Amino acid sequence: MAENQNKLAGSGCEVLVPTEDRKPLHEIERSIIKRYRKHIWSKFIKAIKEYELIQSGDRIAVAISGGKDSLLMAKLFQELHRHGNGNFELEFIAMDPGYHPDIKQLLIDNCKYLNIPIHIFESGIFEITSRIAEDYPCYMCARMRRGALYGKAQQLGCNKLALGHHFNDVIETTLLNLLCSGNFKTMLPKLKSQNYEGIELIRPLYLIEEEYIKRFIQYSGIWPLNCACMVAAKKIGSKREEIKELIEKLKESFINVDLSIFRAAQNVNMDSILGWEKDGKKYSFLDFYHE
Ligand SMILES: Nc1ncnc2c1ncn2[C@@H]1O[C@H](COP(=O)(O)OP(=O)(O)OP(=O)(O)O)[C@@H](O)[C@H]1O
Repeated sequence: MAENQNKLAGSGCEVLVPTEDRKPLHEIERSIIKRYRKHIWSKFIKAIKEYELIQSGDRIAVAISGGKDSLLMAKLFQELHRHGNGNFELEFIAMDPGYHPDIKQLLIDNCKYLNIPIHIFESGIFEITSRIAEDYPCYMCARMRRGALYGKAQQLGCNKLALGHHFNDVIETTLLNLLCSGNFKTMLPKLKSQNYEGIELIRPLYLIEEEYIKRFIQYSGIWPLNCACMVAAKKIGSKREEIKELIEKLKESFINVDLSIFRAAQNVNMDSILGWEKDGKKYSFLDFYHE
């Protein structure tokens, strides 16, 4: 199994392997609210409250790629439904972009074991991106994937689409934009879709550090899908991976540097910036200088 997994992962991907035998489901579920209460469960609840991610009557499509983040997200939602105020409904959706059959089977088996009732639907995205976007497959794939997920959520009558982006994704995006695109833009905990009316995207793992997601998965003994990309994984070195390494290096010299990057997006001082963009319109500090 381990050898097979490694063959299927792209060479640029970090491969997460469990360190323990697969635990019974009830132990995995219990660990979320006991063993990982502080670093996972409480952070999940905090993000939901702080950013008002769930309202009574919501019908939430939880997007499952089969990777570590979205598997945890599914279990967190189920636990919340069970232990908290269950005044919302859940649908679990998994888009098959053209996975290798072994990868797809792993996704199905994991969800079955974890009691996550998924709707799998085909999109053919790998084939399309490799044919029409040979030079920029990741950009194209990400856009098409988002569209496919919104479409499915809408079809199932959902008003929210939950994605498994976590704290490290957020700070890496902030730094990636700053260092590579020359702008200051972070990933938000929720946003309204421009193209799919009535659907909001939510990111309930926003405050959870990746390190604890890895620990949870390793403890559970689940083999997540690591890198199921069949198009770009072996061709493109990821800038995001470099940023991840850079943050790790910075941590050696700057205490809480990850938190500082996160907080920078909460503490933007509008009196000390040169220019900004709002609703597609650009502004300069000079526009307001003589007011
Ligand atoms: N094929 C898919 N089907 C359903 N949801 C998906 C799919 N691919 C990605 N997603 C959703 O988008 C989120 C971000 O995707 P990305 O590829 O960046 O994943 P990731 O950071 O590797 O997370 P994960 O560990 O969940 O795969 C995922 O956590 C999941 O919620």
